[in-house]
Amino acid sequence: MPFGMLKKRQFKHRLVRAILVGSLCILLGAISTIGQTTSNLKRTTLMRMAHAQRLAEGALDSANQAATAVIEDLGKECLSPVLLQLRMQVAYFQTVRSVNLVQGNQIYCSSLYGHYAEEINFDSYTDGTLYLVNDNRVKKDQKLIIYRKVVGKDSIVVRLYGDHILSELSVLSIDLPLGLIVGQQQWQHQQTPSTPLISPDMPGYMELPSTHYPFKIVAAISPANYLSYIWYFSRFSLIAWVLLSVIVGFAVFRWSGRTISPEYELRQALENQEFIPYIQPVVSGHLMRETGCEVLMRWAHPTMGIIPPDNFIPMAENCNLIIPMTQALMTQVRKQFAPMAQLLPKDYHFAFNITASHFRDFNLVEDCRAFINAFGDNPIKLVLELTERELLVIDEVTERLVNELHKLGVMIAIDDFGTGNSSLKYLQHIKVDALKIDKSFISKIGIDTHSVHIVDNIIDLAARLHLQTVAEGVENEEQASYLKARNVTFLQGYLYGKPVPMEDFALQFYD
Ligand SMILES: Nc1nc2c(ncn2[C@@H]2O[C@@H]3COP(=O)(O)O[C@H]4[C@@H](O)[C@H](n5cnc6c(=O)[nH]c(N)nc65)O[C@@H]4COP(=O)(O)O[C@H]3[C@H]2O)c(=O)[nH]1
Repeated sequence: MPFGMLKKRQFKHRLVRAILVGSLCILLGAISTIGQTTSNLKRTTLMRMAHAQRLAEGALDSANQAATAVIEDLGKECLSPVLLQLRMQVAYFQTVRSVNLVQGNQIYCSSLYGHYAEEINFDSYTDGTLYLVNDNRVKKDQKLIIYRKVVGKDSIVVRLYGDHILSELSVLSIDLPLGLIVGQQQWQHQQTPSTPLISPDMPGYMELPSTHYPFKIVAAISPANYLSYIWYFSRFSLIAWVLLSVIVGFAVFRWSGRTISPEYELRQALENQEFIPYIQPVVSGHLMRETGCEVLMRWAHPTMGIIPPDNFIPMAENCNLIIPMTQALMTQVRKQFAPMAQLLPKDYHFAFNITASHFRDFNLVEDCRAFINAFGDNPIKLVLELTERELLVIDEVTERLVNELHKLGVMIAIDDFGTGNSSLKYLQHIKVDALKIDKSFISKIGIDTHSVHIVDNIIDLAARLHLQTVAEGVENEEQASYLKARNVTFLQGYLYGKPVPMEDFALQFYD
């Protein structure tokens, strides 16, 4: 069934659409969650760096205060009052390990050793004021930050406990290591020789230089840091997005099922003019030549090819599209044949299938008028075949419409006579011009006497009511002779020609 195939195709489309929308939803969710989380990580890292910077500056401020407090003693002899001053600073500032007075490059007085001489190379000090020491003579592995306050040619050197700053750094380096850089030197918490130094060529490198001292705090957020941060903080919202996407995808699937219903397909097809006429010749039983034709609708589907009417007409009737579809068909036939009216045999007839509901629509009269008028000088006959799929409501409206049609000269035939329940009722109530004997009876001529009796009876009934007869489905000479012998008015069937596309059918009149 084509509608079955259509459904399959639609199912595929719906599935693809739902997957696309669902994926888009996941993508948007992932982008927004990941974007937010990564900017959070950057912001948090910057905040930690700023905190680390304040801590380091705080320690150096202490060193500066200690140095300032002993500035008066610089140049004085390293005796008890001076030493007392130096040692008071060490006692006062928790992070200060020693305070030393320096003349030129020489320490001459130290809070640690008293009067004492040590040469210092200040060239390795960053900006001449700051230096990091990893090992010192007094205690191995003890890290020191050395701060130098320059006073003319002399200076005060304050040594600070580096471990204090490093342990503060460790708290701030929980997920992401921070580094303290002074010149070329770098400290990180729990640094080993194999610990990679944080450098500007690392992905996600960030630095925060101090505005007061020559050091900076650095960090590098690697993709792995981002991933673990996202997993830690945003996994639930990512899962929520996935669930939401599934729901949205499902909703799209359901929704598009409604949009691409068979009715929607038919409407689209009508808009795209996919319903086209096929035409089958009808011959006169008396003259044995073509005196008319029946127009039969086909759906020229863009992917499935030509679809026969039984597969879509019932659906078209159910969703009230059959009327515009029939109008479109009549227009196409009119446009094809009216310009070549002179080529048509005299009194040539065109038969269209009309459903019961169409017999209540007065536009049908106008469509018929337009059709007949279009042929001008060589008038044709228009036959409307009342199909029996829908039940015709016989009331004042139908009767009036049928009268109007008759006034125009339109002939009315009952299609597939004898197969429906109401054929006889129609005969009783509306003025009918012809009966079409269904092919299911014709095919049994010479085979089944019961069916042949029915054929005889229909012919007899038509004769009594002065109605014309059309035998459809005539496939062989035996059937044709039988019908001709009983004066059936018209014969139609594969014996005389199959339905063919309208343009092909029209070609015969140019011969
Ligand atoms: N086996 C056999 N079949 C023959 C022979 N000669 C003609 N036929 C077929 O018999 C059907 C005759 O049309 P129908 O009884 O009006 O029956 C039509 C008609 O009820 C409906 N239909 C077709 N076009 C239209 C239309 O434009 N509007 C409406 N409402 N119904 C239509 O669809 C039905 C089927 O149409 P088709 O498939 O075109 O089938 C056509 C035709 O192709 C033959 O010798 N042997």
